[in-house]
Amino acid sequence: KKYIDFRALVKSIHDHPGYRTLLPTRGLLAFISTKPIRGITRGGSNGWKRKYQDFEDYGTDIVSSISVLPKAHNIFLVADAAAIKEITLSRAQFPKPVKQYAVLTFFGKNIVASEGEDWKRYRKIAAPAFSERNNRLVWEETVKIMADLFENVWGEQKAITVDHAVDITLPIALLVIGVAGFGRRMTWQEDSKLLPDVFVKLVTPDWLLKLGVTERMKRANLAFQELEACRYMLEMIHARRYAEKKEERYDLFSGLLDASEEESDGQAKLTDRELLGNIFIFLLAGHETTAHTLCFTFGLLALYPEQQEKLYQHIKGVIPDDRLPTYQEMNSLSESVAVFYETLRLFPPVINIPKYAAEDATLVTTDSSGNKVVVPVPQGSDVGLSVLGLHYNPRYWQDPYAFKPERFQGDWPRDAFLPFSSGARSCLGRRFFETEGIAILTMLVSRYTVEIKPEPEFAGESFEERKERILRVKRGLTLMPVRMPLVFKRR
Ligand code: HEM
Repeated sequence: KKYIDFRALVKSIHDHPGYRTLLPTRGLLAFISTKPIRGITRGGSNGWKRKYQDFEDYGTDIVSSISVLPKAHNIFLVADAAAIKEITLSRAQFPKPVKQYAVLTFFGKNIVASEGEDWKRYRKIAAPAFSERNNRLVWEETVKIMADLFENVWGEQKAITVDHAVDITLPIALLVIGVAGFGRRMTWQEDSKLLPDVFVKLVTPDWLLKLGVTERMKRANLAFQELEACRYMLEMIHARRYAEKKEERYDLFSGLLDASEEESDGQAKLTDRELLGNIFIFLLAGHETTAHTLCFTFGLLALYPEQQEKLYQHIKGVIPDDRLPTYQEMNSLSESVAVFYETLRLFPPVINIPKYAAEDATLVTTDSSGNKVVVPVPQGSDVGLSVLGLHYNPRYWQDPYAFKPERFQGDWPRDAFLPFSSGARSCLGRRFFETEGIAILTMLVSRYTVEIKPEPEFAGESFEERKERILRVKRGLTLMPVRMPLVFKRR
């Protein structure tokens, strides 16, 4: 029976090239081996290592992966820019498989983990919160946070050495989302005192990683922390909603509350639980992705001092004196944007974006000889937008493994750049991140150089070895650096 189902599935996709394995690509069985074993498994957590390799091997930018157990199943992996555009523009035809996001819903339903009417309502309420006024707030508060770091934390020190740069980037991102996301201004000295400890702990990647593996068990253990954080957030909602004097506020939380209070048909647009779910998801989405991207950026600049110098000279060209950069100057800081985009191309926090075919469809790609290939996508097929495959696809990016921020100056293949997804379900916080990131990078690089921390045990390594060590990644909810030992030296 299994064999017949498998043959039928192969036939239904016209035997489109790709993996044919006994074991599935998701779930525990997928992790029996990290490497592919012909006919048995595609290899769990193999995506980072293979990048564009599967597409290269099978000679097509859409690869199928059919497995037999526990039941015949197919997933299409897509690294073709035009096909990805088609998929992300057809939200109804290729929706999100929300089941895969269940882990993100325990605080309440939210914009990231929903589809259909619920998602439409969340997006309509959430989108206005990411306003121009909010962006300006992000910029101004980020500049203050960085100035506070330099003056009151790093002070007179000539060099600041860290064993892992996330020890700096996670708190920066938390302080920014605290004030521009929740209207809670914190300083470096008091940082987590204003947010309860559990709340800070909740946004650490380890928690979600573990939760993902043994969901039910961890849920029970987390019940207490969840309650604490829930209580805290509900208090925040209550306090803000019933505050006597309503001030003008432009943080995301206030934006969400305002939009949600406009009643339609006598009903609040978001229940308290939905507010909670969405607030939590902003915190999660805005914290880890940002901190890890910043960390990779610093690591790359430390590895490529000539790129760092180029960035420094560009910043000095825009802001020649020691004053703080203004929001208006952000648009002139194109070199900072190029450095971030190149970092996000090489290390996209989300390496695969899942969709599925809600109805029978076809996708078009080309084979390695440039011939057009029409791929039948039967209803129910899983479709994975391979962000890594796309970002390392030599068809769009020359010398794809090299760090070359200059490729983002001038004309570049926009459809082949997917770190924030695209179409209706693209990242709402993209501008939030870019504003925050540019402010941080500009402030830091204009005052400090970033270098790799010298460690005697690695004294004899070659550049390639060092690069591999510094840029090692692990996968949690998003892609993260394993250990990035850096030194920030005052210029
Ligand atoms: C480097 C930074 C970031 C990256 C790479 C990133 C990436 C992404 C990606 C790939 C998605 C689509 C996920 C999917 O389809 O499953 C997404 C969605 C989303 N992101 Fe981000 N994100 C970043 C920063 C932020 C920030 C700072 C916020 C908020 C403060 C944010 C809020 C959101 C929201 C609300 C969605 C859901 C949009 C929807 O489904 O309608 N993101 N992000």
